[in-house]
Amino acid sequence: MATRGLFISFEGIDGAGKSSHIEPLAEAFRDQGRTVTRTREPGGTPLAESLRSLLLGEAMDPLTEALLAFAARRDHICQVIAPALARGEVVLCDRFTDATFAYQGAGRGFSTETLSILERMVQTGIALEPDLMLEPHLTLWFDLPPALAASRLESARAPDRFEAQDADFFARVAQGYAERAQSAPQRFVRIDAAQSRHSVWQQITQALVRRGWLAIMVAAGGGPR
Ligand SMILES: Nc1ncnc2c1ncn2[C@@H]1O[C@H](COP(=O)(O)OP(=O)(O)OP(=O)(O)O)[C@@H](O)[C@H]1O
Ligand SMILES: Cc1cn([C@H]2C[C@H](O)[C@@H](COP(=O)(O)O)O2)c(=O)[nH]c1=O
Repeated sequence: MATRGLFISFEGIDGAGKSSHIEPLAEAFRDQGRTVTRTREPGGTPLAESLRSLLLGEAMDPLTEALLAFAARRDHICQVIAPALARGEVVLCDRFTDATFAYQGAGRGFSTETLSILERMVQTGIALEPDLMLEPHLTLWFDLPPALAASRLESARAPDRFEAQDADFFARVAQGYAERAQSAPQRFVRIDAAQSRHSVWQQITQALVRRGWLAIMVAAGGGPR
């Protein structure tokens, strides 16, 4: 089994089931002797967590949203993600740049050309390969109809500024994810998140087993309880 750093992001609309599967996957990697850094965006460092509070709590225009998301990401990459990958760890990240394209791009209607420029600026010039743009090796895209995601979230918690958006917003965000997945089919794996927790877990572990990143026995057991 490979021991190089492995960067896996979890993406999808709010309520798609990402967070429920990150710790079980972290456990599966730990069971195989890997060190795991579990983190999230926006967030993952003290500075980026402060920016998260602003993003999720304060009204602002789409350019400000995009700049704050990328500023938080730069700090997160420099302080947490790149060092962990350089140490050979597995980094499991709840959202990354695809979320900016889906929420600020497709959801808010902000220019994807500008987002692409920011993406390149923020994700290059760091760590082991400074000329290359840092990207996840794999993105698990939890694809779920917005109405089902909303019904799952209804009883879960009070909505933040994004979760409080209307159905049209989430339809655009979902479409944004679909387009992003289509543009990078080698990186994205679509998870049918409308299925049971057991089925979702099977889909995730099978994707990792196929790449040789998890042993087959892990796919048979475990998962969220
Ligand atoms: N496969 C599933 N079937 C039914 N309910 C699920 C499933 N997966 C997760 N849930 C439930 O749906 C709710 C949302 O799940 P979770 O918090 O994991 O989503 P999320 O994608 O991380 O959301 P957010 O992005 O808003 O943080 C939770 O109450 C969780 O228990
Ligand atoms: C990274 C990122 C996130 N968002 C939005 C998406 C979610 O609504 C929240 C994060 O909340 P979660 O419970 O941790 O999923 O932030 C965004 O709009 N742009 C981004 O780049």
